[in-house]
Amino acid sequence: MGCSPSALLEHIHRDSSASHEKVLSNKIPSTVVVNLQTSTKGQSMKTSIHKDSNRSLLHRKSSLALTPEDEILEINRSPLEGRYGNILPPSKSPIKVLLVFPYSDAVGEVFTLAAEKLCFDATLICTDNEALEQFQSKAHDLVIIDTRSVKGIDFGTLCRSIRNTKGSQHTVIVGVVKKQVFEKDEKVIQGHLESGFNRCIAESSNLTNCVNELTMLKHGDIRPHSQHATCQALYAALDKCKDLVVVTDENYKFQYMNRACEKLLGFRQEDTLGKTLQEQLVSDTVQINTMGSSLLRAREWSGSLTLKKKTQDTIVTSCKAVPFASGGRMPTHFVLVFDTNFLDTNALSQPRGSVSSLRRGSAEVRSVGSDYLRRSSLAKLNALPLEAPITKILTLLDQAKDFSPGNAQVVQLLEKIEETLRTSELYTSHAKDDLKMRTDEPVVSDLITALLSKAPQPSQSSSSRRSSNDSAVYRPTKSTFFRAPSIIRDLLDTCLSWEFDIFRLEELSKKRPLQHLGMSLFLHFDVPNTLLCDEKTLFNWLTVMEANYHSDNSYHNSTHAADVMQATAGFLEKERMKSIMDPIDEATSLIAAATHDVDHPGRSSAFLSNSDSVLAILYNDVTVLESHHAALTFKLTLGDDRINIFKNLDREVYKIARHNVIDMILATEMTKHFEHLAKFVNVFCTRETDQPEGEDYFPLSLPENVTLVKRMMIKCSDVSNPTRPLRLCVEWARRIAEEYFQQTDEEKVKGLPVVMPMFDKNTCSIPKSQIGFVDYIINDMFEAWNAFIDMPELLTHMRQNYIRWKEFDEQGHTTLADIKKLQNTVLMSPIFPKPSKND
Ligand SMILES: Nc1ncnc2c1ncn2[C@@H]1O[C@@H]2COP(=O)(O)O[C@H]2[C@H]1O
Repeated sequence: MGCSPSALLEHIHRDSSASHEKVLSNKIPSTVVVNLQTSTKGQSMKTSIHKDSNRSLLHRKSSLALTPEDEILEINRSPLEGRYGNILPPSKSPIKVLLVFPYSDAVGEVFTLAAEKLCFDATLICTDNEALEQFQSKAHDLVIIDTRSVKGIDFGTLCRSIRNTKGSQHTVIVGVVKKQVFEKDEKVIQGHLESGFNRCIAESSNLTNCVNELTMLKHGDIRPHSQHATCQALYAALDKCKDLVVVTDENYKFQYMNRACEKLLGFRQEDTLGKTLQEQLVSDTVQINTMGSSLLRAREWSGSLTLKKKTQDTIVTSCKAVPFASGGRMPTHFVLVFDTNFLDTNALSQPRGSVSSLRRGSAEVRSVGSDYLRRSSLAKLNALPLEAPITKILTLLDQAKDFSPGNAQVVQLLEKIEETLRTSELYTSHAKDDLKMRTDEPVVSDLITALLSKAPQPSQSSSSRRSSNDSAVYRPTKSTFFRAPSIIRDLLDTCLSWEFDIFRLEELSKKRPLQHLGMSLFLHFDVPNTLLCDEKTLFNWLTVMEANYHSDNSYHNSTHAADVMQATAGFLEKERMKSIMDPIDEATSLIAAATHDVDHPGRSSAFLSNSDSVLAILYNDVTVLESHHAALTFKLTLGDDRINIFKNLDREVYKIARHNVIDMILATEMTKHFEHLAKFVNVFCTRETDQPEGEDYFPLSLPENVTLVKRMMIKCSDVSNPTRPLRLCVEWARRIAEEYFQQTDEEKVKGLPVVMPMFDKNTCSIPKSQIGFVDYIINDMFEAWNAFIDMPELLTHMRQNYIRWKEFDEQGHTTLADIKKLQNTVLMSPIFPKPSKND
């Protein structure tokens, strides 16, 4: 059975009282220290009884074996204070007590004296109006009302009035009754309780009696009330925080869910109480079992969990689960904190791997020194929401290693299995290896290899890998053939900057950015030498490729191709890339980037399939567009000697080049996004925490790993627009939205299924679409990529843009017209000022 938040609070309160007798310290070996410490309003009443330790052991009644703690007894009456000292009420302020006695007599006097003796802040009042006024201004912790006579004050009404005052639930109200009433009349006591009194005490004019009564009230009533108040403050904090927080009992039944959780998942707390995590929230059983095995061993667990929303949609989150034992050693509660894995803006200020380092949505954006960010990102990436079966298997193997620490052989075997599973082309390479082992017959080997390989596997040349200390600065290489106008040349001098203004190039080149930028980059990366190809052929090739982009597409035109090529060039300049990419890798990466969307119709593959297009029929609805881009690239290139940039290549090198280009273009297919990301993260981002500083732990040079890097590189280049400076980012978002809207319009006109109904020009919020795009696709991908390539500026722009999209959304700038208006006002300033005539 679940319980309500207040029931849970009661539970916590009961537990904290029950565990008062907690042994805390063993620092003073020869004394027994009994520490009676209260936390309520910080009243610290510490009574230290020092005894000879041998004597105290003699007095020990228990038959239990002695523990080291038996030697020193420091009994802390406030275990919560011990742990959460800062969140309890300020330690200096005394307990405020209101004494309401209509007549002055010995009983009222000794209560006042007793309160003073205990250093309470006492106020003595004789009328009910004054009492109420006092209470309303001071909100006392304790109110003692003389109820011995009905003549003096209407104590029932007074008590109810106090109870009607806001905040009085944390006040203890006590009625002083006549001794004989206390001893003989249950009904009077009952009536008092119904009026809102917490308890009654018998009149007494004995000072010790009164001191004892007040002391007991302090420990038994006031203190729990103030703990309760602190718990309420904690609930308020939980309800304000952005992480999703869930508390369950030891059977994973919900006990509490915070507002962020309710809001994101669409449940109300009441709907979930008493149901289990699996029933209500988490859909992946394997993960929940893994989590359970850690929690039951009282270990914290971090990992990814897929949460079900009320709408039955799912979202993937990273979760930190913490066991909590309210008594005894076994966990009684589990606290789950989910991060929906968006923005990691606090990464620098938080300890590595902490839940708070996974926080999203802070208003603060840091431009960061990369290393710490890279490392904390890696910690996060290990908990990425990547649910490939291989990820699960690797996690399970890790746990199996945990279970068999004493058995080196088992651990070694498990590590070998992990190593094998981490390779990207699982089936292909294993089959080949096995085959080599079992057969000497080349014909059988060829046959099986051909059958198992998805495409002809070229032999990889490794001879031409370069040293890694090349300059990252753009080296304008003089062309013997091509000379652009000076204004374009000036702009192209900045073409390796992440802030490069591609739209300015589009404008200056009269929509021929690919030709100009492509030529500059080919020269910078020495492509003519690599391909043994003259500049004229390269220039012709760029011209033809550019001509095969549809200039009337608002997004998928040659400016997008140039943009992707520019991003790829920026990545190729990074040290880590230089150390693994050979000249053919570089040249083919640039070629793939330039052609990756050639002849894009401005409609998605789904649209082409739905409309029975020639391309969808040709490619059987599978990877339609990307297959077309790759095929057309080669059809055009090989179809005319004047543009055949591969014509001088040796056949084997050509096969490598062709394989690279096709593989990279096909990797841009978004339906395989998580597969590519998972493979990349599995190989490059899973071992960081175990690895000694500075060691290169992944075998980068393995051809299959270089392939993973190249795929990730073109994918990141393809969708890099949210990580560009704001002005560029907004323009790309406008363009893609416009293209999506046109597709929706056409689908409606032609009566086709509407692939993205939300992209309706009349209703769509462009900022929201961008926020979602970053949340679900871009953020994790670029964190992983930055962890590898070390370009923190990508994340800085992404986070700044994200915050601006949120602002635009909140300010109601949602439609195409709104965005255009913003572009003509607040977003006017160019990234690079237009060069003046003197330049
Ligand atoms: N800023 C963006 N907002 C929404 N979708 C985008 C954005 N940038 C790229 N995309 C999508 O990501 C896809 C990547 O592959 P394509 O270029 O074929 O098509 C692209 C768009 O559909």
